[in-house]
Amino acid sequence: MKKISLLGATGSIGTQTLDVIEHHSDQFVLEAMSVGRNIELALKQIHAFKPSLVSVTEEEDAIKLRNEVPVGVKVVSGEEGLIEVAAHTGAEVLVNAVIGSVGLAPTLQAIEAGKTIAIANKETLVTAGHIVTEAAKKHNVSLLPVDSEHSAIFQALNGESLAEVDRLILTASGGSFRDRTRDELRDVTVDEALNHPNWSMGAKITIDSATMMNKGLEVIEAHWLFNVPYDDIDVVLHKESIIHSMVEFVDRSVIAQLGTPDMKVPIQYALTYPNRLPATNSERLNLWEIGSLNFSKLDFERYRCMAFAYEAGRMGGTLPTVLNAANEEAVAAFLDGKISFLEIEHFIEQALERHDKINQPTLEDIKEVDRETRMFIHSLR
Ligand SMILES: NC(=O)C1=CN([C@@H]2O[C@H](COP(=O)(O)OP(=O)(O)OC[C@H]3O[C@@H](n4cnc5c(N)ncnc54)[C@H](OP(=O)(O)O)[C@@H]3O)[C@@H](O)[C@H]2O)C=CC1
Ligand SMILES: CC(=O)[C@@H](O)[C@H](O)COP(=O)(O)O
Ligand SMILES: [Mn+2]
Repeated sequence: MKKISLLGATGSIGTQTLDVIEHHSDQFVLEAMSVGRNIELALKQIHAFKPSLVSVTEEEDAIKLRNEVPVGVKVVSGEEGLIEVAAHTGAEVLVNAVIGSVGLAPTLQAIEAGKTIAIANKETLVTAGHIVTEAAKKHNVSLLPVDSEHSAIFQALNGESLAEVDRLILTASGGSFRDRTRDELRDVTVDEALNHPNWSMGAKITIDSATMMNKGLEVIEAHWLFNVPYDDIDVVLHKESIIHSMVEFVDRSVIAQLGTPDMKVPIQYALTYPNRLPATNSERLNLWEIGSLNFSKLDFERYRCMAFAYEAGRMGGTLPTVLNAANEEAVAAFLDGKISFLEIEHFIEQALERHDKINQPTLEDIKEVDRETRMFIHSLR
């Protein structure tokens, strides 16, 4: 039995992780989980999976939950609670499916505790990639990708030598506004932005897909996970999301990983690696039904967040932290109806331009820059 801790159990990745655990209940057991504020769903999950430790964001929710959980379930709260779940002694693998850079501290604690990390929470790698990867190396801990593109690359690299990789090619669906010009983005609504063509995901990442910041964050995530320079990471528009990403080797051979758009596949692979198990109700890929796959070049003028992300990644230091924190706050403001869609990238650009970069930032520097950037974006709203 593989014992699992799960951060973000009530989210899109979290619930699909529980589907995988349930489907393979002879292989996996949930030891600890965290949720944000969805206490109703959390309670159902606690009854179904019987973890011994549960964390919620607010202590007031913890107080309510303590009266309703079965005897023996410990309920904790706040950042300390997230950390307790992540580093839970009973678990060997942490699935980090929380949203945002709030995932950083628990990830570092789990690494120090020697857990294998199945990482969906890309913001953690973007905001502090050098710290997370150094800690993983120091503690001899594996960072297994859950993000579909990175899982594809990880699978394509299986048995290969990194020295023979020429470039990584990430695929991008183009998101909900891929058929619109920039002029047509001026008055788009939140509901339109949340209508992703291929994937059903949480709200924040769906908006990131629409601005293309998701792909920008993924370029930085790939840089840290696979130790590949930014010049050797390309992105191609591929509207079907069937090829999840590719690796081109020095001999010009390209290995791609394909499948129906279903996150249960990469989630399960991260849990079973280096082996595989039968699918958790994932559909077979029928290429004859799809007929054709399309590819086109990405226009950096149309998708300005891509340009910001490459620039921030290449410049390094605290710029990726600013990129991520500004994006998190601007997307939250858009979802709240406080700013327009195009203001998201406008705000991020301003945050990047005003920032005085710190090279080789410490964890304290990152926390401070993250906090300060969020305050700046608040002041613009
Ligand atoms: N969804 C997908 O298909 C994919 C997602 N990812 C990445 O996976 C991560 C999770 O995404 P997704 O599942 O879509 O997100 P969701 O918004 O669906 O879920 C987020 C989870 O985190 C919890 N949460 C939110 N804020 C906090 C907080 N401040 N403290 C503690 N917990 C919190 C939520 O709790 P609650 O709802 O109870 O408030 C929920 O359980 C992201 O980093 C995303 O980029 C990567 C590839 C694909
Ligand atoms: C499922 C997944 O991994 C998402 O990150 C997905 O990639 C979003 O799609 P696009 O960002 O390509 O629109
Ligand atoms: Mn992805």
